[in-house]
Amino acid sequence: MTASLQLYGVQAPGLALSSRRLEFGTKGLNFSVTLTSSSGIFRTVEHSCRNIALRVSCEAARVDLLERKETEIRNLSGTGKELTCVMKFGGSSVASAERMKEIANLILSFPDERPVIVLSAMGKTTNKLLMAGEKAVTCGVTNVESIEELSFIKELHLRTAHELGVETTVIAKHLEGLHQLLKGIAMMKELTLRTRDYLVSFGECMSTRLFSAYLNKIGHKARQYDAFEIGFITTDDFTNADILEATYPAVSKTLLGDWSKEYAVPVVTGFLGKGWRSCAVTTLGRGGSDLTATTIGKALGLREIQVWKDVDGVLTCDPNIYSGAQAVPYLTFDEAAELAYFGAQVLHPLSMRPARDGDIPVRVKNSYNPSAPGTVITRSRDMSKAVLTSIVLKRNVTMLDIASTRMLGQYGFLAKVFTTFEDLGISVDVVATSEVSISLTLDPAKLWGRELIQRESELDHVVEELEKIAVVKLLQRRSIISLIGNVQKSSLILEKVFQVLRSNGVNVQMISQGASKVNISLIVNDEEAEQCVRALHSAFFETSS
Ligand SMILES: Nc1ncnc2c1ncn2[C@@H]1O[C@H](COP(=O)(O)OP(=O)(O)O)[C@@H](O)[C@H]1O
Ligand SMILES: N[C@@H](CC(=O)OP(=O)(O)O)C(=O)O
Repeated sequence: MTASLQLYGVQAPGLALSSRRLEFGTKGLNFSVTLTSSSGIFRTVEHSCRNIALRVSCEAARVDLLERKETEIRNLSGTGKELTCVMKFGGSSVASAERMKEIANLILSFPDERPVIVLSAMGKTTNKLLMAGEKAVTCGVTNVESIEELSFIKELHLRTAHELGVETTVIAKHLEGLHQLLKGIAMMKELTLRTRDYLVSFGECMSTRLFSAYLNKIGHKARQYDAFEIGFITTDDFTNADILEATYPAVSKTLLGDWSKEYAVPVVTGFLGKGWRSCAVTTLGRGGSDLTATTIGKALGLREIQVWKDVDGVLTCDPNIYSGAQAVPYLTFDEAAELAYFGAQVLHPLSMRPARDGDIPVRVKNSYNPSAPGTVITRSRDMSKAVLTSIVLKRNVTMLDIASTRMLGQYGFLAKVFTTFEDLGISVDVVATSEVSISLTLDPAKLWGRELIQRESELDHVVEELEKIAVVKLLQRRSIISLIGNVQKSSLILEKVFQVLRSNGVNVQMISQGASKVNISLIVNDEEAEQCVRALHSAFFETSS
């Protein structure tokens, strides 16, 4: 029997990987891999599993991280040609050829910047791809041609190529691949999460190819990268994967390595990664290109991360709820993270993590209005005058009231409640407790990721489990209103909040001030929530007192 061992190519400079022993045993493939550096054997990794490639690369990458900081970055700095920032453009910023041309001009209008460009899929392409996939499940192989969304995507990308004046060959293979994939889905009559991620990856793969080709056409040398080919290594949680540590050295090595050979603007697909076990394409959750951008910023130790949107920055509330929302000039990473986690669509919930770790400022700007100052997000800011910064709404939340059936003074109740959630893999958002009762909300993103039927039976199961130790009330269609601001001034904030809510006849069902010191959360009924946000906005941002 012959076996081959494929080692994933993100080894550290000066480190070599070699396979020592390779045999099939009762547990699968047994082998040992040795990492050697110029100073001798660094580590021997013994394994007995089916897919080791990425695990080994992680070991190597960790070493790489330490070495890279002193070597590669030092080699490039001082040349006056180092990459300076990340510029991420979302779907609305690259929705058409015209928009892409404007973005190219915008990039060129910053001659002192040498950016890494991160792009999302054009316009609403991701949604259209998902819809096409859903239709393919039931339409039959012979009808795939007539899926409206497939025609739309083909037409949009071909027209964009024509209007940009670039060869359609840059996306022809992807359009054909997309067509074949939809036929495959139609044949199998199923769309797994893994296939869903592969399906949506066509959006970013095509937008970056078109844009990079256009930059080259206008004489600005660019090079396209698929994130899953340059070391964006993630968990295998399809549709909601998380970036693994090994990503940083791997991405840095590829991008800085190529840049040092040729100064071509890197144009990287946002949103995508590669599962460390499956080696399949993964996605980072909707809006995940923001996370791609901050990951690159940290990996390369860049000066600034810019995320270009279709609004003037992070606003005082969702402009779809209240059009009078204003741009917030400064935020801390903690405020921005809380705001994103509690539902402000403007930033991906996890995107602040790499920026905070690398202490790299994030600037949120409007690609439709580049002269607007935008929002600058940094580690700290002057909070002396800050009261409320932004109001965020998360709708359709499930709330549980759990009251212990035991007497006061019983210990271990809270532990039992949280063990139940841990066992069921459900994450909790907002919590308020007394000694014998607890109210909490469940993270809708985690539940929304699952099919409706699975979600409902999961909730039934949660209640069933908790009823073994408590009386449980399941309350649905609730909203979390998060008040992001200076919680040192919580009495002032709450005084005003309750005045406003009382005069609007709204009863708050739960309140929580987390340890983060930047967020107070209120739970109200879904149908009252938008009215509350508008009234609070008016009280905090539109009156002088
Ligand atoms: N607090 C907020 N500040 C700014 N935008 C918000 C806020 N809450 C919701 N949004 C919405 O987020 C949108 C921008 O996010 P998104 O569509 O993901 O941008 P992009 O696709 O450009 O990355 C805005 O158009 C706005 O409608
Ligand atoms: N295209 C993906 C990823 C993304 O980040 O998009 P946007 O930057 O347009 O939010 C999505 O729609 O989720």
